[in-house]
Amino acid sequence: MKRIMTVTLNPAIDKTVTVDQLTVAGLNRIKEIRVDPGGKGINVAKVLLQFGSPVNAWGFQAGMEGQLLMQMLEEIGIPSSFFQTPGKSRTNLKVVDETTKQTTELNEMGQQPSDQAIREFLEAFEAEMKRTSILVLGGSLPPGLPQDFYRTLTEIAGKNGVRTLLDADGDALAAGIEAGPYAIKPNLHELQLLVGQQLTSDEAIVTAARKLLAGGTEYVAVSMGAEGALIVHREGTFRTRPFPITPISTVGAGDSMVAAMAHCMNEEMPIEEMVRWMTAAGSITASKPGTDVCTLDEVLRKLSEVEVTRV
Ligand SMILES: Nc1ncnc2c1ncn2[C@@H]1O[C@H](COP(=O)(O)OP(=O)(O)OP(=O)(O)O)[C@@H](O)[C@H]1O
Ligand SMILES: O=P(O)(O)OC[C@@]1(O)O[C@H](CO)[C@@H](O)[C@@H]1O
Repeated sequence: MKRIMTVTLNPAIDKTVTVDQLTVAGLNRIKEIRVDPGGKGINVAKVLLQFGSPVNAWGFQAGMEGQLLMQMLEEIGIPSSFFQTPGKSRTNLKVVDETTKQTTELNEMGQQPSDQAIREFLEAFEAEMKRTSILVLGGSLPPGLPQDFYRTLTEIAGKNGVRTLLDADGDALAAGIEAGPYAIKPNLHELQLLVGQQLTSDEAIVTAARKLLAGGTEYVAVSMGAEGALIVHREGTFRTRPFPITPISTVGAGDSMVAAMAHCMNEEMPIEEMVRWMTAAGSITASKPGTDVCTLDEVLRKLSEVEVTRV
């Protein structure tokens, strides 16, 4: 079976700190600290490894922080190809407020890749398409990369018969969509920014999402946190609602959803089943600390508790 490639152009060390109650402009004492390898594509790869899907994580890495990231990926057992560039990979700070159960994220801009690293990446990326079935593009672009970089990668994938799942926001998402990625997974906020309007009902969300089903785009999966998701496909729309959880850190919930989508597509599962996996995976990850992710057993046990309706 061909592999799923995840691309994290702007990876991060995720440092998650827990405080009793976050006080802005005050002193906050940290109760717990944990460190995880992060960045959307890396989180997707972590979940795919749990699911037993063949995966290869690609991206850029720099400096001591990049080395640490590579070491963490190796320890977890994720096969990876990260192109080295001068500087240092970023550290993203996630502050979990135990009282409100809310997480505040402070993400660095990231390290600009050198021209040489970009050239090497693109050359190897094109060659790797032969061994790839699905490409997952996730997260922000680091400084210095053109805003249409995801469009470029999606086009290369398309020419090689590889289906692209794009999970980005802002200009990178807008430009990437032009190449017709097979699926996109905006959260509601990202979708609203993309279409330039507030979407206050399921009907409005579905109408906006349907307009994006153009070119090669067959799926628009709109995630809505505790409310679940609307997965819009050419042949029908599915509304999912998760089982109740106690959210611990929602960081990586969206990535788990994308991973489940990639896994189910690679296994050619029916859509009805795929939307269940997506929701269960996201919700289980949201109930775990830091950027820890769902396991296969946990997802299988909860599948039947996801509410799925055809819209
Ligand atoms: N509080 C919650 N309770 C239950 N399920 C949740 C909760 N938060 C997230 N989820 C699950 O995870 C999925 C994705 O969550 P969300 O919409 O927050 O994605 P996201 O904004 O892309 O996340 P992130 O960028 O933090 O990874 C949801 O559709 C839902 O299934
Ligand atoms: O700054 P970006 O690239 O948009 O998002 C990066 C990030 O917040 O996304 C992941 C969760 O989805 C984290 O592991 C990581 O820190």
